[in-house]
Amino acid sequence: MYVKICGLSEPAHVAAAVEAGADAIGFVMTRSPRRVTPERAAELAALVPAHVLTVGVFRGEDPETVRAAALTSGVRAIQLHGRHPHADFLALRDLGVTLVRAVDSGADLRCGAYDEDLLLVDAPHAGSGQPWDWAAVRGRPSGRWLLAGGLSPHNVAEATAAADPWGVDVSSGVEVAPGVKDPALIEAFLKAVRGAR
Ligand SMILES: O=C(O)c1ccccc1NCC(=O)[C@H](O)[C@H](O)COP(=O)(O)O
Repeated sequence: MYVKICGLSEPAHVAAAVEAGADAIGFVMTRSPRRVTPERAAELAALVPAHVLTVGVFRGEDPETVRAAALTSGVRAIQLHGRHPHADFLALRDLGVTLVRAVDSGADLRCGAYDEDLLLVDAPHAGSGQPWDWAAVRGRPSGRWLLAGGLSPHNVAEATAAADPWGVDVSSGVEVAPGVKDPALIEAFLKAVRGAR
């Protein structure tokens, strides 16, 4: 099971996620309590070994703004929330990074439909920590897709059993306050996922 830990802003928390075995680490570069500047994301990304994917998270920005932030930060993946048009994904293709389309369950759930590499199926309000009806998407997404939205060390096994995703993504569920990660919760989340299958 592929695991992405999102919304990291401190070197110690990046180290904790890498140590715990995360496959991908997200830096939020849009309006959020977890927001980091592209320059800060570059500092954090420099701490991440090559086998862990660094992901820049955006919502609603135009492709040129996303491009500039991705180049400054050096992230190896771009995650677009907010029903970006297909053209936005095509406009970023030449960067050669992994493209992630983040949607709620009402969207087109075919991974690749917008020329993205990964699909992330999230709650209606990204980063809110609100659980939703994960079972409702079981069998609907195709291809490589991550389940997100209200996951935590306590419920991720239940969620993966319900939705049968290729991977999972968490932010609030490994925090002690909005934007403040807890290394022990990050470790507990990875343990809960790896033990879930
Ligand atoms: O995390 C945010 O604040 C955020 C803001 C705007 C767009 C996306 C955001 N997060 C994206 C993520 O990948 C989260 O990990 C995902 O939505 C799950 O969040 P949570 O329910 O808090 O685990």
